Amino acid sequence: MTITIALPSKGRMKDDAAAVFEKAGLPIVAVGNERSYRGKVEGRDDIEIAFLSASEIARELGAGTVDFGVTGEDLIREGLVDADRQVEIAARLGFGRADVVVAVPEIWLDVETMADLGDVAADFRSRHGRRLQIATKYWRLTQQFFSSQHGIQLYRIVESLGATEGAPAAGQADIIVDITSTGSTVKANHLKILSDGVILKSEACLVRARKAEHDGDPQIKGIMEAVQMAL
Ligand SMILES: Nc1ncnc2c1ncn2[C@@H]1O[C@H](COP(=O)(O)OP(=O)(O)OP(=O)(O)O)[C@@H](O)[C@H]1O
Ligand SMILES: O=P(O)(O)OC[C@H]1O[C@H](OP(=O)(O)OP(=O)(O)O)[C@H](O)[C@@H]1O
Repeated sequence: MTITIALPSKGRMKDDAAAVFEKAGLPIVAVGNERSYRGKVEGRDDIEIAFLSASEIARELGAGTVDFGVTGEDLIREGLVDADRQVEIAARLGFGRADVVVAVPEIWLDVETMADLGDVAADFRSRHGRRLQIATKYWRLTQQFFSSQHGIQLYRIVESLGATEGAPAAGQADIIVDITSTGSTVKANHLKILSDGVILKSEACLVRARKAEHDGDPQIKGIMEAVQMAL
């Protein structure tokens, strides 16, 4: 069986992902020139590398068109319905660390927790004539966290594909759900993270698509073990 592994073609995870495979004794080489989107593992004709963007990797794992992928857990959980049924997190790779968080304006002095935010959301319509607006690109994670985990139903998601932390100051939303690593963007935009507002602690993972043909396959097992041992 030919095994396809999807690796980031660009962005912040690209070099670290390649380094993990190198350390695992599976050195990646591009097929053709440097800009090529296909690669292989030196000395392993049974493995193909597909270079894709981090969010495409999550989607292809869900579709089962690749066997393994390296991408962020946030993109897996946001991109796939019932992610654990579709994929297995085979290894946490220790880079690309970032938290998906709920942040509100610093001047909301009496809002420190999700319970406080629930009170604000409940009163928002009578006070402001509209629902609380949340800017995010993480629709699924936001809905799960607000509605299922915290019982907050009165809000509206405003899609934001970039500069999300600027949305409250720009009047596009009241609060945000976004990724943070050093916290400096949240701070620079006069926002604060709620004390229980960490939705997910994400990092880059080796992820396996759950496929029946993987069961008992020594190549699949070998790749997972090689990466796990390299960490
Ligand atoms: N400071 C950060 N800001 C944004 N994402 C981060 C940060 N630190 C780590 N990540 C992680 O990096 C991943 C996204 O990587 P990157 O932004 O390089 O992708 P991308 O190439 O822009 O992909 P796509 O085009 O598919 O969005 C996510 O899993 C995210 O959690
Ligand atoms: O907590 P911090 O260290 O400040 O990092 C968080 C910020 O970094 C990312 O944006 P980036 O500028 O990297 O652009 P991107 O959204 O295109 O990835 C992310 O969307 C946040 O805005």
